[in-house]
Amino acid sequence: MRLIQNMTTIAEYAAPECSVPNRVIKIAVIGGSGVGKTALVVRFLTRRFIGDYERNAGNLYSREVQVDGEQVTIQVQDTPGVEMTDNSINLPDHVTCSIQWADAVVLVYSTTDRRSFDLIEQLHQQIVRTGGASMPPVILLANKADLLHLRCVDPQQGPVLAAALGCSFYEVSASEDYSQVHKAFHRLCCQLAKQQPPAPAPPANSAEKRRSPLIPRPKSPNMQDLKRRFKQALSAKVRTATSV
Ligand SMILES: Nc1nc2c(ncn2[C@@H]2O[C@H](COP(=O)(O)OP(=O)(O)OP(=O)(O)O)[C@@H](O)[C@H]2O)c(=O)[nH]1
Repeated sequence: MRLIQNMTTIAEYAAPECSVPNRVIKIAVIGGSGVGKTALVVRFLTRRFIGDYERNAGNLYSREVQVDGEQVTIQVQDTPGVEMTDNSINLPDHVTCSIQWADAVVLVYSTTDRRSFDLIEQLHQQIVRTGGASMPPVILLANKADLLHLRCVDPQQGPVLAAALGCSFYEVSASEDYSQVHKAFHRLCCQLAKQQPPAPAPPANSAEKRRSPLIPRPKSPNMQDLKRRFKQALSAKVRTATSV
């Protein structure tokens, strides 16, 4: 629990409040239990791999990153592991809500867990059903590539499944290889940033805009103005005096 709290703090610290809102990219990470969802999210956002995590109840992480030269806020929703029972999946409400909320979905299985691989097709169907016409982009990650001796999903099976589902595929290791994890998430962020319109530009001078009343404030007279008015008044007085 302590670890999770610390990491949430890191995430909150990494996304301070800012007067000009960034563009926000929302990603949901979904997959079977123990496939390394939390490890991948934390690795991407903090570069660190921490071996032991609490069973995940669904933490939201947030961080500001540069995507194609633009500062964007990435929100990553880690979700509870999905279980398979009697060939059907038991999808927690949290997972369904996360799919609805997300701009993109990262599907994860572990190369050491055949059941987690078998889940992927059904999870993808669920995304298609939930997304409807606005189906979010999906990428497929095969995690724990470092555990070669425990592998039980063939290296070719991941790319074949990804091609059938129409999504990009990455074989990664949250524990051993930051660069591949970063590449997968970063490419997805770039794809989303291209699809979404940029955040509206702030007014040229927002403080001035806030101050400006409905009726324009009269300009304060400058010295030349005052002299001119003084001369006008003086000559009017002289005219009145000579005419009396
Ligand atoms: N060797 C190795 N272990 C990993 C890797 N990724 C995660 N693990 C380990 O796998 C275990 C489960 O990782 P988590 O990140 O908690 O997995 P999860 O999918 O979030 O788990 P749930 O929240 O229970 O569904 C932990 O002991 C991690 O240290 C990896 O790439 N390689």
